[in-house]
Amino acid sequence: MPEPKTSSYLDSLNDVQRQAVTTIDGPVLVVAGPGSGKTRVLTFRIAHIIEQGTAPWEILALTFTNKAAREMKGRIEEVVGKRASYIWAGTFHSLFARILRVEAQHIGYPSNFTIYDTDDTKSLLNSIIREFNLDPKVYGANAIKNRISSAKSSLITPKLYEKNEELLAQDKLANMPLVYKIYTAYVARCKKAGAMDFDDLLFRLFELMQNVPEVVQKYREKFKYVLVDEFQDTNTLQYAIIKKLVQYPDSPRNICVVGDDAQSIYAFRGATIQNILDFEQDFGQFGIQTFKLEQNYRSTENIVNTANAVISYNKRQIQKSIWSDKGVGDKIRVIKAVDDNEEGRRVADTILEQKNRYHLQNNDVAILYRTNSQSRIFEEYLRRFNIAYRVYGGQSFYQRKEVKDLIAYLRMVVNPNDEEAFRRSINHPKRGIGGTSVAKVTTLARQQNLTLFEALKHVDLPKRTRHAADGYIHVIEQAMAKADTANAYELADLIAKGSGLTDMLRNDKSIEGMGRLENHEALLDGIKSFVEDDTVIDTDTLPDKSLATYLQNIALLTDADESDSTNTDVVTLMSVHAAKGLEYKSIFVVGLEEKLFPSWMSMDSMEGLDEERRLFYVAITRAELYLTLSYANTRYRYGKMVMNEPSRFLAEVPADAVENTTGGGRRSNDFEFDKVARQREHRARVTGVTPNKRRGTARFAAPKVDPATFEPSPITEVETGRRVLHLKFGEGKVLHVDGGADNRIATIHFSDLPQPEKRIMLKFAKLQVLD
Ligand SMILES: Nc1ncnc2c1ncn2[C@@H]1O[C@H](COP(=O)(O)OP(=O)(O)OP(=O)(O)O)[C@@H](O)[C@H]1O
Ligand SMILES: [Mg+2]
Repeated sequence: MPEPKTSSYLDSLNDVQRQAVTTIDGPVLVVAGPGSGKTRVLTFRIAHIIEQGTAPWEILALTFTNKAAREMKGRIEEVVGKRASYIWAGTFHSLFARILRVEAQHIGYPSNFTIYDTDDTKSLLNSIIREFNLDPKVYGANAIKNRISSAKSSLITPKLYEKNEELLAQDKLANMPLVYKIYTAYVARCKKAGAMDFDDLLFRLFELMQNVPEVVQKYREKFKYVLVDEFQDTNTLQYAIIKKLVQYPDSPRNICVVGDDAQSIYAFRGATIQNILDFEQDFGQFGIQTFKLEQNYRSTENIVNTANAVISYNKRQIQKSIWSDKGVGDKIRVIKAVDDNEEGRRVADTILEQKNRYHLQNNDVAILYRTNSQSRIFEEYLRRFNIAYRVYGGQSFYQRKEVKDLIAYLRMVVNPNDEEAFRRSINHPKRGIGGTSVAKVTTLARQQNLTLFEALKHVDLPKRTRHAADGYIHVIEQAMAKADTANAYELADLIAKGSGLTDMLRNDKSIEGMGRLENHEALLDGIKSFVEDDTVIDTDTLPDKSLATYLQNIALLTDADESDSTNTDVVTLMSVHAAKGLEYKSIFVVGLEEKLFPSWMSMDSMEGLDEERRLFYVAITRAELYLTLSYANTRYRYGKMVMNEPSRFLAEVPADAVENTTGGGRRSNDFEFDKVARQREHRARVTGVTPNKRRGTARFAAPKVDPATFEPSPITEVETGRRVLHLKFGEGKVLHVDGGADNRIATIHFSDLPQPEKRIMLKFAKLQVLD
């Protein structure tokens, strides 16, 4: 007789995991280190809940990316079958947007509200700053966006902001005393435009639950089980909504959160480690059950021990022990490069070597960096070495200009009040409705309290401009008239042609123009496949192929959702932030230099450094078998050559876990603690004063040349035996010179380099002759 399904999935768990999976009633907390199976527990727990008779749509599972939710559903499907697709699983933002679509009218929003992305928000803020006649150099849109965002995350409305002495004082100090006015105008304008920004999706939902009891009641009854992955990164507002949903503190329902305080990496967005402690406290009175998972199933001992050692430098953490029985494994490799070019080349080289030696596929490998701009150099060498790769984040598809241009029109069709979409589309393609006309429209709109689209219909314009305006209005309204019956693709196709966008791109025969046309068509293809996709979303909403639903889906894609690289064999390049929760056989953590990782922005506070260290911890714990760390002595940043000291985190990697390479010029004890630096850091912890400059570990001495004072003069000749100073390689001695008059090449011995002899073309050389 075949084994019942139920036992087979429970058999693939260890004892504690199984308990966490089967304890489905009441509040449950799982705090455990990376790779210990937290996500696995959550997944099987949902399967178990369904097996025990709960309907899938009564389960709310909040994950870090939509992709993670899809993978989870896939796994659950193996146990419970197709029903799994009815689970409410996704990111906070996407699930809350779904609820808001249904309930928007309670808070004065249309159900077809637009979601403003970061660009829209900044563009709107800039128009408000201009309208208030404020100096955009003082009132930077970015800074204001961040202030508004953190106000919303702390439930501070414009009214409260205006009365909040502390915030007002901060704004004064930053020379921006009128932030509250901008905030007030911003909120009013978003509402008028029927638009919500990312923070609103949380803020408005909270507001809704606070003010409309029958709505909160409805969802309390609907969601019998609530589960949250990566709980350490939820912010106060998200936690507040969760509490409302589970009817805290009256009769808290079945809530299960899993997380790892040591992996909290979004403090800058308002997530705090405190969450986990709060949860334990808040639900303590309701018989919370806490499970600790200690076995790491992902990584070798070397990697686990390294991770443990690194994180031990952070003081504030929940004590956990974590071990692996996957064997000691390979040692950690460190690549020390002269410059970023060499770093790129050697990483690509090592990937080839690993692929051969360990029979790895491309998709077993990921390169992780601190900032997206670091990807370029690795892309270059991966291309040269013919290794297929994909970059997550950065300039993503939906952020490309031509893609946003078409989307702006589609947004107008769904919500003609959307002012940012209006601004983007009104004169693109160029139809002679320039800045002056738009200013007229804006003025009329403000005077008569109209939306821009309405104002365009009534504003007084010269005849030719009027004609163009009517053409624009016609394209939008023609599509609007069909919006109830036509699907997303039919409308997009109509708009692409009617607006003149397709023709404009077709007429551009330049290479870039062809690329733009390709993207434009790729977007249309994407919409077509959305329309043809026959998977069911949930029982509440029928398969919905409307333009509104399409736009909502793409508005909330996260970096990791976009490129679905699961079925293609590519090396993944992404930021450490985006790598959360993922695992790869081989991981490269690159750019391990002071001011880069840890980032210069976080180096002036202990909290900042601790967060960077947690980020490093997340990075190294993605590795299953092989971990490679790399850094460069010099690199170009913001157009300038800078010299870097090796990251302090390298010194925290235990020496015995590191490969002892020869020829690379380093020994395993290179990473021994720099005692002086460490003492300084210890002192800083005790005194609260952070050293703003830390000398690197002596053995990693970077070249001695300071680019700020280095003044190479072009030279055409140099004699054998001379001592010279090179910007990147430091001091050297000329061995001999050869080549024709125009192409003199010096062979120079640089004693600091692992391979000391370099051939240098004099006319391009960054050299100073010393004596
Ligand atoms: N009992 C087990 N038996 C076999 N494999 C397991 C077991 N538990 C977990 N794993 C595997 O170990 C790996 C790590 O698990 P998982 O991703 O759930 O860890 P996690 O705690 O969520 O990690 P992170 O903190 O990085 O998100 C996965 O490949 C998972 O399938
Ligand atoms: Mg996980």
